[in-house]
Amino acid sequence: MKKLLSDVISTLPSSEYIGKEDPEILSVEMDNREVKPGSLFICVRGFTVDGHTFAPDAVKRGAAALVTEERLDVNVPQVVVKDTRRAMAIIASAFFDYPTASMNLIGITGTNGKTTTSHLIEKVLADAGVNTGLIGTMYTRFDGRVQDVKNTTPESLPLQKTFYNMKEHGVETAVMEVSSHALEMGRVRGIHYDTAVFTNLSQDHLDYHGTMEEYLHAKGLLFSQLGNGYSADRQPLAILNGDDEATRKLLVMTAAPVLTYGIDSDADIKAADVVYDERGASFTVHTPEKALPVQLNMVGKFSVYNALAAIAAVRSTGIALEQVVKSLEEVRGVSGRMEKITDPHHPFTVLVDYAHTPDSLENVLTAIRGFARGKILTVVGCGGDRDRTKRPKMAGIAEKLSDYVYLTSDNPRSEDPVQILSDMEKGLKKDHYAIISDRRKAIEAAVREAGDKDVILVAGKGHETYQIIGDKTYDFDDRAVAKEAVEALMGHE
Ligand SMILES: CC(=O)N[C@H]1[C@@H](OP(=O)(O)OP(=O)(O)OC[C@H]2O[C@@H](n3ccc(=O)[nH]c3=O)[C@H](O)[C@@H]2O)O[C@H](CO)[C@@H](O)[C@@H]1O[C@H](C)C(=O)N[C@@H](C)C(=O)N[C@H](CCC(=O)O)C(=O)O
Ligand SMILES: Nc1ncnc2c1ncn2[C@@H]1O[C@H](COP(=O)(O)OP(=O)(O)OP(=O)(O)O)[C@@H](O)[C@H]1O
Ligand SMILES: N[C@H](CCC[C@H](N)C(=O)O)C(=O)O
Ligand SMILES: [Mg+2]
Repeated sequence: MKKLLSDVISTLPSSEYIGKEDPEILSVEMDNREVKPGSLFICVRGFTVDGHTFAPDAVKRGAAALVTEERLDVNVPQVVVKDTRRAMAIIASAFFDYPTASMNLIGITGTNGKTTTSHLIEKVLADAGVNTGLIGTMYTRFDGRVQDVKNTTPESLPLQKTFYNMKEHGVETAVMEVSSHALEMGRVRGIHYDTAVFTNLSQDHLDYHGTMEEYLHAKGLLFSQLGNGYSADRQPLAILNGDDEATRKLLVMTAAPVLTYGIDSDADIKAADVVYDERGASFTVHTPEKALPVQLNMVGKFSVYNALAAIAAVRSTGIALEQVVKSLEEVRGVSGRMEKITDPHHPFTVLVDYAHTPDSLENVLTAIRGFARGKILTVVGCGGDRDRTKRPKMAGIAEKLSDYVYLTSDNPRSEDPVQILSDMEKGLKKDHYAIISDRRKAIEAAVREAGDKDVILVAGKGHETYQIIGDKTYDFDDRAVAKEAVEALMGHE
């Protein structure tokens, strides 16, 4: 890839150019350690360090030019802008040839259900023969390639590079999770979404957004920006959850046509006669054209919402509803979401789930309550360096909907695990709980104490294969740990 600096920055709304030459740019980098001769190095003032301090090293490594927020004393051209992180989104899009301008793109936002819904959409599209790309919490996936990700919604630079690579591999439609952090920080600036999906809004990330209003505002950016810069032949579509209160506010934020889905409200795509059982949910899906029976193999009301959102999201592709329903019925679940660790021959059931918000915990436990024939034992913790106010709420919900609770550590990160557990404990009223900070020991205790027909829910870390304690990341997988605990117990009997 080779571009002139003037071309890469041509769409920046305002910038000051310091220098006389117009160097060739061979790569764009935000980390000095990645800089090679010919790189454009963007100095980002981060939450932990200031990228400007790495500018001299970047120049030493051969940077052809810098993007900065202040004039630096260096001997390469500088582009000075107000906000380098936001400028980076525009620069990255230009450097990678505006990949989303010619790609069908579905963005999903909301507190819970983004990963699940994006996987459902990916499955429906792939079954229909559409070359599909996926970007989200677990990985980036296209053309049989799976790449690790650092964020649910990557920073603009890696994100635009991924879109570029997707285009190179013939991806026609990409489906991606769009986090509130990404919307607020401008990671998705300059991206053309064709379809924007809203799952739901409940408490999370108040450490970052401050209030629920600000959190909703961040999510709303996906809808208020939807359709910006479109031509008449590319009609955007907003897909909103008719049962969620926040939808009323999103409706007035978007200029795009709206399609709603719901169970309780009078939505465009509606599930009626829903029956829940241990295996999943059956219902009739009503669309403006036809109605069809659905037998979903994922449990709980929340799974019906995710399926409806997926049905609505693929509607504009013209795939027949029968085919969409067939694909959805084949899905047995998404990794780390209500994943069953035990077999039918085990006396009790262990489920690993990614519920890490009050609402998701309430949803999964309500679903389990619906089919559990014995007691419910919940093992749960809360992440450090994240919204502290959700801690007592999650503990209270676990207590209300379980028979016994093991409060344990999630990813404590830089926080004291004991303090996190004490924050959680404040939400408990009864004494049906134990505090076992060591997550492995907590899972083992639950497995040891489970009786016949009981259900153990291990919540919060789902697909994660690590635990972050302090600044160290250790191998840890709830599913493997639970399996080992069950096998050890069964071996002793
Ligand atoms: C709070 C937050 O969002 N932080 C994000 C931010 O990191 P940061 O600003 O702290 O980065 P920094 O370490 O200060 O570095 C600043 C600059 O210096 C550069 N640098 C740094 C060190 C060095 O030696 N050389 C160097 O050049 C860095 O490359 C960077 O350009 O920018 C990074 C690069 O884009 C992100 O990866 C990082 O996400 C962190 C990992 C994170 O945990 N974010 C969470 C809160 C988040 O965004 N979550 C949402 C999902 C939430 C949900 O929906 O549940 C997500 O989309 O992932
Ligand atoms: N539609 C939904 N409504 C409420 N809870 C849900 C919904 N779908 C899934 N959940 C619950 O939330 C958890 C997380 O689901 P999922 O990973 O799909 O959400 P996400 O929005 O991608 O989360 P993250 O913000 O961490 O990426 C699941 O393990 C399940 O407990
Ligand atoms: N996307 C979420 C994931 C939380 C998962 C939980 N295990 C934790 O570490 O808090 C976040 O970054 O807040
Ligand atoms: Mg996700």
